[in-house]
Amino acid sequence: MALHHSTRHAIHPADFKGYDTAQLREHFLIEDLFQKDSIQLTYTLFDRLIIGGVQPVTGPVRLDSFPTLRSENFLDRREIGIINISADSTITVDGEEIALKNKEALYIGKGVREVLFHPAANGADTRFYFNSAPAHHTYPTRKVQLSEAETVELGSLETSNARTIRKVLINSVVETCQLQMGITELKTGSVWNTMPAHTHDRRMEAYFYFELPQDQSVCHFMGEPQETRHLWVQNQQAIISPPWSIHSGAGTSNYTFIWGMAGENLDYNDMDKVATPDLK
Ligand SMILES: O=C[C@H](O)[C@@H](O)CC(=O)C(=O)O
Ligand SMILES: [Zn+2]
Repeated sequence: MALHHSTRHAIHPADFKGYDTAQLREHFLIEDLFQKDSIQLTYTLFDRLIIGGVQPVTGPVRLDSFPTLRSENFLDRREIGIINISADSTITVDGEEIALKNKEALYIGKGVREVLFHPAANGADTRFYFNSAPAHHTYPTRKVQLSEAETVELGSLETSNARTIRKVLINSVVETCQLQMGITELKTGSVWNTMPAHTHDRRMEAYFYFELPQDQSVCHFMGEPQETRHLWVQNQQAIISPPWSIHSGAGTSNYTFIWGMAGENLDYNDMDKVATPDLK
């Protein structure tokens, strides 16, 4: 079993201002989330969120602990939200097999000892994306289907931001300690996510871009609203967004992304919106 991990430190916005392209990418872009038969994860010091990808191919991949956690099992002091971004597959949680279709989510609470990710039965490409945050209470493990998500339609084709936001792991649907996760799908011809942009000083956020057609990219904007920078993001890459940063992107086509948050509250609507003409 292979688990590759790295740590990203929390960055002060005054430092961020001086970063060049390479530094921005080193600190905020996660390029390599999927490797055959392994877990690739990034431990960020922003709210200690773990951002990871799993690609089981020849057999099940186990969610093992790793030295940074200093815990026997990965979930001894954590909760995790997992979304299947590929073929229908299964995850075993302490011996119980749970089937997950494409875009279905699984919340697993603190204290579970063994999580196994299985390759799809028909040999199809299997990939899971996950976020994990520290937890101090055990909430039950629960699968959430897309139809159970709190769904809102936002934006319009005229402003190139017509999109469907599915709040999947949200406190009206499932109980969690810190985690919130959802899937936002851009309509054909729409390219802007999260515009008007916002910050939420009480929570950090991670964006994972996928379903981006070949040869297309997303230009992701981050930074304090009056001091923004951009990063070019490719399919199946993620961005770490500090609490002080906007997080908004424009694609060269439409695409889908998974957002995940951890921090001070579970109030999705706790956002400080920035009027678009005020961005700099
Ligand atoms: O804090 C919430 C997150 O940034 C996302 O839910 C926003 C989003 O999906 C969108 O507007 O496209
Ligand atoms: Zn946000």
